[in-house]
Amino acid sequence: MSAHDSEEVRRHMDRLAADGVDVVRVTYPDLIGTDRARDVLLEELPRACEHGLAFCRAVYHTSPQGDVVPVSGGLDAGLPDICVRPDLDTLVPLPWEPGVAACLGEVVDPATGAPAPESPRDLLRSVLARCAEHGLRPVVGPELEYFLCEPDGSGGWRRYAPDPGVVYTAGLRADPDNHLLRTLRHVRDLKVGAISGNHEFDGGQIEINLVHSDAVSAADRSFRFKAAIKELARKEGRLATFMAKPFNDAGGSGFHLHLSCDDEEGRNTFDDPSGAYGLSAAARHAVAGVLAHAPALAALLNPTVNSYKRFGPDTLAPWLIDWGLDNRSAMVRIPPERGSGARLELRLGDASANPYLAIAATTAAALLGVLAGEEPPTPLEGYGYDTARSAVLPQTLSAALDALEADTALTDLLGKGFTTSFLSYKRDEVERFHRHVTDWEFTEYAYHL
Ligand SMILES: NC(=O)CC[C@H](N)C(=O)O
Repeated sequence: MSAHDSEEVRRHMDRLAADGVDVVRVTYPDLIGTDRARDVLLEELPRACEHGLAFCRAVYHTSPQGDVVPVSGGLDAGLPDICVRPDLDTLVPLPWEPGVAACLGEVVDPATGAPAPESPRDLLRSVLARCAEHGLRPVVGPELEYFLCEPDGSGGWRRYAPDPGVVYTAGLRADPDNHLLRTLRHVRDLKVGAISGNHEFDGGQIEINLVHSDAVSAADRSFRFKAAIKELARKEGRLATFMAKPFNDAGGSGFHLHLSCDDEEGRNTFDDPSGAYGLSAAARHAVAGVLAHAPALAALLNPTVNSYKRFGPDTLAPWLIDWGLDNRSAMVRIPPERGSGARLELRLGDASANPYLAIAATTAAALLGVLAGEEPPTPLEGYGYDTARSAVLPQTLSAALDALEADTALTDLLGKGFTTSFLSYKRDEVERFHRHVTDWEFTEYAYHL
């Protein structure tokens, strides 16, 4: 079962022991991108590598009730096991937890050892294999925003340092406790490719940029980054959230993805000084693919009922399905760099997306665009929220899930097993949301009706 032979495991163990590590945290992303994990004593690592770690095959939502949500082959099959195999090539000491090293886990079917259909890492690999068949090697640069919250003194959470006018600042004005400096140094030591960090548009909102790389590494690093940020905030008695739109009086948090494709020699295939807009045909076709599949992409890049509250005119989050040259109001922005930096920036995703699914879906849509060979419409100029010009993105998760189900070209690339599980989990979420009576309803109706 182990991808590592016993000698390799022994070598890793010797190195870990020499570094004072006695526990290995094996973490895997579930379908919705939550980090599920088990702490394994170092002496038990050979057994974990040989047999894998058993988890029950289900997706849990993270409400206070912590209910199990049915996914096909999960609850309906009596909650059988999935098996999680440590990937020792991803081992890294946890900078803030002496004696603990962390690695990622591969989710496999215990009977066959084959990737489980809801393993987001394998789903991404399978899309990348299809890209490789066409000579494309996606390069991805992730940007994640989050809100930091602190206890409000009455059991809830309020935004940390909610002062206005802090966008693009660093330092004590917006961060009286130096959270960002501390966090940046820790995530650097976690080796997730952090570059820089700053305060974002809203008080308490922070962005940390990660370096670009091949798509699996970009997804691994985004996933580990999110888990680290949440853990580090907990260490400070705070809550970091990657929820799309946590506050009514603030904007949302994006997960912008920069995408280009290298050829087999490592040259950026999106650059062409003689092409329209200085972009190659492949780049323009990729833009057309992302636009064509945008309603279905929303289901994976904006995967919660809350995600759709981030969209809107005048928000810096997109609202319409369009593209523009260095235009931040467009869903697809082409940054001004060309040459090796030629790329598209998809601004659709919000920070709640599972990075593996978001990157898999985006590269799949770009590949479909390259295969279809269509040109995008003329790019947007100026104000990007004019509904007379472009179609509006889905306005609810339910509409996006329907668009995903209808987009068979995309779901063929993502796989049937995954699509069925994802739709069933997410439709259950929509259903739970519709049944839930909110504070807004009480305020709106209870006094007058
Ligand atoms: N700096 C920015 O571009 C803001 C992005 C915005 N917060 C979003 O949700 O996408």
